[in-house]
Amino acid sequence: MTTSMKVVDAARGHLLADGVVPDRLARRVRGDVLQSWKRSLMSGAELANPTLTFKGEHHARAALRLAADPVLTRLATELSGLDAGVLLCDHEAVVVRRWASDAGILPMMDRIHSDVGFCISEETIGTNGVGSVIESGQAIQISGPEHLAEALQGFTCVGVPVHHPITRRLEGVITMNCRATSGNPLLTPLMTSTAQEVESRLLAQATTSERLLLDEYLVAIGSRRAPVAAVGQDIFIAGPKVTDLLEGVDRAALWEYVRAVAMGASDGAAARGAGVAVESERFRIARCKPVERDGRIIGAIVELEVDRPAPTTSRRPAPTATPKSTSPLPGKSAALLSVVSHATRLAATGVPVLIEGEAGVGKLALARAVLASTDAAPERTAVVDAAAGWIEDPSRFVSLLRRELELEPQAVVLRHLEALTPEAAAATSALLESLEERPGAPRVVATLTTNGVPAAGLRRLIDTVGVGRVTLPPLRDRAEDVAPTAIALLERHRGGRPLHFASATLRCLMRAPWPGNVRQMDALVRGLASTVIGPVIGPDALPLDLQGNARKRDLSAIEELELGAILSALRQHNGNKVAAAAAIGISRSTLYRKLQAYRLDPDKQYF
Ligand SMILES: Nc1ncnc2c1ncn2[C@@H]1O[C@H](COP(=O)(O)OP(=O)(O)OP(=O)(O)O)[C@@H](O)[C@H]1O
Repeated sequence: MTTSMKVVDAARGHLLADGVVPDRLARRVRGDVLQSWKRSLMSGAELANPTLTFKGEHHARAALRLAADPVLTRLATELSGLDAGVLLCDHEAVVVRRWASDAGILPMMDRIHSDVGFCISEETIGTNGVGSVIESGQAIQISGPEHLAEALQGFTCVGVPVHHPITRRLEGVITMNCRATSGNPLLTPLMTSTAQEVESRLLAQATTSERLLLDEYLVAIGSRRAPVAAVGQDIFIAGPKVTDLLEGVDRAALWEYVRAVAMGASDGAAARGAGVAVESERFRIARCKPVERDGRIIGAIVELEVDRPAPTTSRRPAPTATPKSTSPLPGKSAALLSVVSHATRLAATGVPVLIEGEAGVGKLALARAVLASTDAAPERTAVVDAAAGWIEDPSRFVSLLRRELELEPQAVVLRHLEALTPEAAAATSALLESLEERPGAPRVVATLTTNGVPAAGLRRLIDTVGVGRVTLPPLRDRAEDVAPTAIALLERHRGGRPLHFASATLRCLMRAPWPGNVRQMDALVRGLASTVIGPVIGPDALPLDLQGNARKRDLSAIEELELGAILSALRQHNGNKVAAAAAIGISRSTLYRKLQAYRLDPDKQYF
């Protein structure tokens, strides 16, 4: 590491440990990096154990892909052999396409899930060559310890923004990733000219209407002193101040308004009469000059009258120190965060809480997390399970519960209410109701598995324990939570050895339906942790039904069985093909032939 990078590393260490960088060090860290560090910490980026969030695979505007693909394919070819990868990301930091084939860089990028569909925002993983470009609006080169997250230290990332040449809207970010030691100031101009080439292609792709509107806009800003914008059906052209002024105004509503005025409603009041209102106390639309093509209105030049000075702040609101909402369970989907916060709020009020959901979805895990947010100590929390195999007589559940209550727990979790008979449910309900009068009564959280229809006899009990009710949605409805949950489970089962999922594996997991929810995933991950040799779990290690697109053709039921047997024998014999073939009674050459017939590479590990 060079001396200057050692200084940056020391500054980073101070920041992470004490929250501040001493002046003597701060002076030697680039201003854009320091600002990004500050933003990252304020946004609550996960730096210790960051996980990129999978957002899906089709995020970029088609025009950007069309313009960028040939340029970046050529760049990637030119970089081939230099251990560098190129990413095209959309305006929200989601990777749209990746060009990385060199054996040196590819596993490094896979390791941090720098791959298609993953979001590399500053908020997720701190200072980096994608998110920091979006936040600052400028090209940036981040090298080694300038990244806050440990996981990114091995990289130099050079990111440049791509703006639409007509609207000046941020279309996306192009980033080159290489080894930290390969950083070089000359890379930034190289990437800037790459972005310019993409922007030129975007301009060439622009429609005649867009160009016409741009021409009118350029004339308007040259001849008028008032703030102006060009507004069309799918296009909005304005400078940064006007863009700030109109922030929050729905663009579709603005177009409707402009169209109503341009088509004859003589002023804003008439347009409002037509049911469209976009003006605010900050501005009103003073003039609206239609722009026509072949007799058809394609847009308008809008002149604004500003009542109050437009804010002079930067494009984005200043970050606040408010921590983002987090969940004690892995995952950040809106559905999960909302259930967790609702259940936590209910528990804080002291009312009994009923958690419903499919089998294995994590109701008990949520119950424990919710209780952990109260003053109930885990060692003074009783869990009584109506479906426990040893409670052969459901009425025994009530006596067990009574016995637990005599020990004066701080909280009690009643699991699997659906397993109670109507009699046992009625007795449980009476017991819980008698508690309500008692001072120091324990908090009550219950779980109800809703795969089947609950017995009618449960109604009263559900009303008793369900003063507060939440439903934990199945994993298939929370695709965003799949990767974080799988990673958390792997952390639990990997027994301290280095082991992680390849991005392609996480994508397969995301596509799976998970009928058995987290429990099914838990069993799968435990199995993978004990069978996969080497540090990476590739998609081929997954059961066939989860491999998704990794397998090229659909197999018949018999083929599925046969291939399943071969893979399981390979797993049992640590990949030894002779032993695996012997175990299933075929020759080694037959095993090779069969693997090839299933389009699997016999020389790769499939276990
Ligand atoms: N958020 C989570 N993180 C890690 N593991 C989890 C999580 N949620 C559930 N699990 C694991 O998944 C399995 C099922 O979880 P849990 O028992 O909480 O589900 P449940 O909804 O109560 O299931 P059921 O209704 O079938 O009893 C357990 O092995 C648990 O350890």
